[in-house]
Amino acid sequence: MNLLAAATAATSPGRLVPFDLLYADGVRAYLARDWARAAELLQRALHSYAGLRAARRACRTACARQEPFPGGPGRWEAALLGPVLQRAGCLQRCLGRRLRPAPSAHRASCAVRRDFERREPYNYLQVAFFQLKKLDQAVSAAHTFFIANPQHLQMREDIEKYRRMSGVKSDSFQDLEAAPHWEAYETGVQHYDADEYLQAVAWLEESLSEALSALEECRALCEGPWEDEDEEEKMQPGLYEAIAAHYIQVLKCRQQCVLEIATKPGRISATEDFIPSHLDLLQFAYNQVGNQTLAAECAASYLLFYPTDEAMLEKMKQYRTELGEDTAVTARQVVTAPGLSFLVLPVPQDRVTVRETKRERCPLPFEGIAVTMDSQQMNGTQRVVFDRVLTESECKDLLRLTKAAGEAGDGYRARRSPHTPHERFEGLTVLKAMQVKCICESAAFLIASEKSRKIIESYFTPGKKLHFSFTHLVCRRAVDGEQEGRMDLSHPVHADNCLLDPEGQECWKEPPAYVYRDYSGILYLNDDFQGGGLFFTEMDTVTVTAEVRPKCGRLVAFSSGKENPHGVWAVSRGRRCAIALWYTHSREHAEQVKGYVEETNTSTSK
Ligand SMILES: O=C(O)CCC(=O)C(=O)O
Ligand SMILES: [Fe+3]
Repeated sequence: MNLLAAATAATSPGRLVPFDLLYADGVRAYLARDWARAAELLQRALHSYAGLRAARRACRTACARQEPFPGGPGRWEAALLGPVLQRAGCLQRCLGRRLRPAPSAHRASCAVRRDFERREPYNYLQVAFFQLKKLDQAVSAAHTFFIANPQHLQMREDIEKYRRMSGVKSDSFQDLEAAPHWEAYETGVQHYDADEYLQAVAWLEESLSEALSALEECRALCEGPWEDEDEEEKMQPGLYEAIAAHYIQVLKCRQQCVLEIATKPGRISATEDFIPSHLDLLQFAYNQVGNQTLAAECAASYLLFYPTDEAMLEKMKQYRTELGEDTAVTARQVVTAPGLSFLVLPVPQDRVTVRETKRERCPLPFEGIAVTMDSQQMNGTQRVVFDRVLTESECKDLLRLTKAAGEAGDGYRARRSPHTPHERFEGLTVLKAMQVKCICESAAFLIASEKSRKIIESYFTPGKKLHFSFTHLVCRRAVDGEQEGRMDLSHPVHADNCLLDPEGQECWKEPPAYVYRDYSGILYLNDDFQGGGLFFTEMDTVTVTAEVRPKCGRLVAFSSGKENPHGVWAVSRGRRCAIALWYTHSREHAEQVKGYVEETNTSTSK
């Protein structure tokens, strides 16, 4: 068929031009730099894709109501196949009524479907809108694409560029495909973390109900049609094999839905226990706002998922005492509905023990930690030094990690320092650390950085979430025999989120500076080296205002802006290791690996 003709022909209401045809035309117009036409066709493609999904959802729901499958046994063929055929007929008729042209015209190739799942059309759209000078639409298309593709460097740059443009409204950074349950969930958790339980309850309830309906929709779409590339088998299976094979596919797909709704766009892994964690958070929040009845209901619902969870059983006991033993406490209907047991993902056997030990054995983040120097003692603003953040043995674990990573030889190579020829620089990111086989040492890295994050957040910005933006374990090693008469620094004076211009007494907040960094932290691991002190200066970069001598467990933290120019004295002997941590308030700039760790910890954070 002539694609162009197909795309342009049918514009009468009710007709849905197949999205793959519109998409092909849109991309063609894009390549021909016909921006107006590209923008129009791509938007129509997205619209058609959404319309098709909506029709399928509606038909599945309608047919499930009209043609319920019988529960009981009978003559099994008639009992099973009769209703199956009726359901199929119902779906066909329903979709036939809703879709023009016929449903079979709306089957796109696997590659196109994948593009839509990855929000690829928005990538083209943003360029087209940009060329058309429709900035706000370009920004929302860019943002929508970036949410699902956070690893896309070009788009990251484009978004930075948009942020700097004066004509762009900040509310244009909108996710046009946002899943309502994710938005509600994140807002809910934010309020929860800020101890605002009334708001937390409202948002988490909304998120739970949205998540359950998203799940239902996803499961409805599982019933077909079976769109698999290799469906053109050489040999047609027999009737029962075909039915069985398709049915297994449907079951797999439904199981997949649980993961799908629990996976944030752009993330690879699902948030563990997404649905049960709602109930856990809600139970805590309801209790905080004095509604023990609802708290107990949530606890009872949670126990349906994890009947032996001791902490929750304990809470349940407490609620029963508070409410009076004869008050009936029942789990929520929606969660007890038959067939919802699939909501629980397969979990490791020792789940309960893991949670319990985590709650009981791990010290509170602030226990034993001391503030050694504050801003005033450091002659500046937003600066602080904490001590005893790590124990000697934790420092040893982390130093061992640098060794193990060195031996693995991957991603952790000593190289010349980017700042001085007299030192070598060894760096290790979280991602690399997780690939090293020493699980305990890698865990120590994650635990140490999360602990620092909590300390810094609660010290500087209580109630306002700080996200990891970048985390790095860095060692600086003096090069033997090249230290005589050294005049340079290990790290020249700089600010962490802007470009210092000592002459103009200015600090330019623009790339290549990491402008979105809000707070910096450096957690030191050792002191058996010479030199290597951290120092702060005035904006002139030469007047030293404060100095910090590294040692195991010492954490220095400061705001990343022009108020905190800093540098590192030359390391003239030995090796100086530290975890450098940067944080941001901006969720878009949150580090992916850490984000995942943060999220999976949410349910155990209270
Ligand atoms: O290691 C230190 O003490 C400071 C490092 C630093 O300022 C940086 O990497 O931006
Ligand atoms: Fe720095």
